[in-house]
Amino acid sequence: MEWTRGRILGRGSTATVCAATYHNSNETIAVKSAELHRSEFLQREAKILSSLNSPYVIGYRGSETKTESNGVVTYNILMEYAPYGTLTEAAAKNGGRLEEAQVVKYTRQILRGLEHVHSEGVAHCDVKGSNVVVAEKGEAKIADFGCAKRVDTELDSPVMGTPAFMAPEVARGEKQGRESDIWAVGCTVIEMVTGSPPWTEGDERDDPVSVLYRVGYSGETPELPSLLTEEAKDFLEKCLKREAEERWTATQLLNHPFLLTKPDIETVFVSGFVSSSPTSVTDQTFWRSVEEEVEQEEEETEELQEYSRDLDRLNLWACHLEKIGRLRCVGGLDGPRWDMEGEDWITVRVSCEGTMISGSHEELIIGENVFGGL
Ligand SMILES: Nc1ncnc2c1ncn2[C@@H]1O[C@H](COP(=O)(O)OP(=O)(O)OP(=O)(O)O)[C@@H](O)[C@H]1O
Repeated sequence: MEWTRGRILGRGSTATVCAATYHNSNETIAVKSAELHRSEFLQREAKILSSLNSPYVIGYRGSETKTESNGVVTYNILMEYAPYGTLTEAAAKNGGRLEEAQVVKYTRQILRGLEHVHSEGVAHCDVKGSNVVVAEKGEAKIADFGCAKRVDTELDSPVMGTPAFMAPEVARGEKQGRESDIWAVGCTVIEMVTGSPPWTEGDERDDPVSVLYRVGYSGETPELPSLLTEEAKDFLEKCLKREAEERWTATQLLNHPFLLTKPDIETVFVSGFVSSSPTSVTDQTFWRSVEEEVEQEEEETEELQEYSRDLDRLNLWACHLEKIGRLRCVGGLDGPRWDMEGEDWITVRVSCEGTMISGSHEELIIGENVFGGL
């Protein structure tokens, strides 16, 4: 079906997500795009997303390649449009954290989504507030299956995800499966309740390697927010067991008193949080074209590469790389690229003696036994 691309909704390490409009129906959809030659992960994501069907997983509408007006060939995943942003944004707009009733409702919906994903033999591998979007009726839907894997056939593939949400076995580069998603649900609840993921207080906020080391080897579990009820704390303890096998499943957690005893609330959207759902995305006053975006990206990349030469941070990161061991690459950029967009850790893709790291401060792909040399 013909569609026209509209404004950018979000930009991640591997792709850009735009709103778009179907010509025939005028329906708004979301389109996740990457240049075709860099779309390996997006194509994997399309394959996995197309096999899922749950009210709590973002809806798949197809995928296709397209030649843009500037001649660039893109690979695109067409998805259901979620007009109310991510849970991380929802917390930020609500003064940094969500009310307990909202946390309960969203947690229930995330777990229903995961129950389905897990029953299909898939692990999401990057559950966090910024990968859960709020859809038309205010319901939470799991999105961004860019790190997802089939647990039966891909158990030994490199671990991926976001350090602050990684389970101990993932941080150690050992394995990543359904149980690791459950740990990440616990971290996401902490994020919704406090406004920040665990392990990100103090200096560690800027140091994903320290976070990985602490998660993987310290024997600690994340600090539970003191304001939580005993029921909520007990729920988190069931998610945050250091031994993967001891963690509860999504189905068991859905029957935990923390979620069972409270009715679903109507979503109350905080003023300014509800972005109006556009009827047409072709209003160019608000919607920037892809060409403009690509140009801007190229400019930013050049500027940032220039800037990075002046920074000693590359050396610092190289030290971390030595510490952390072998890190794998996706994306294949030719040199270092610093992305200063995020407010927290720095996105880095850097070549280091034949091994590369990609993704971001937030998202890493890690080879086996990352701390093996320590
Ligand atoms: N279906 C959707 N409807 C509305 N907005 C969306 C949708 N999917 C994604 N987004 C927005 O786009 C952002 C980036 O999407 P996504 O996380 O899938 O991309 P990514 O490249 O994998 O990002 P990252 O590297 O951060 O994981 C999201 O954080 C969200 O703000």
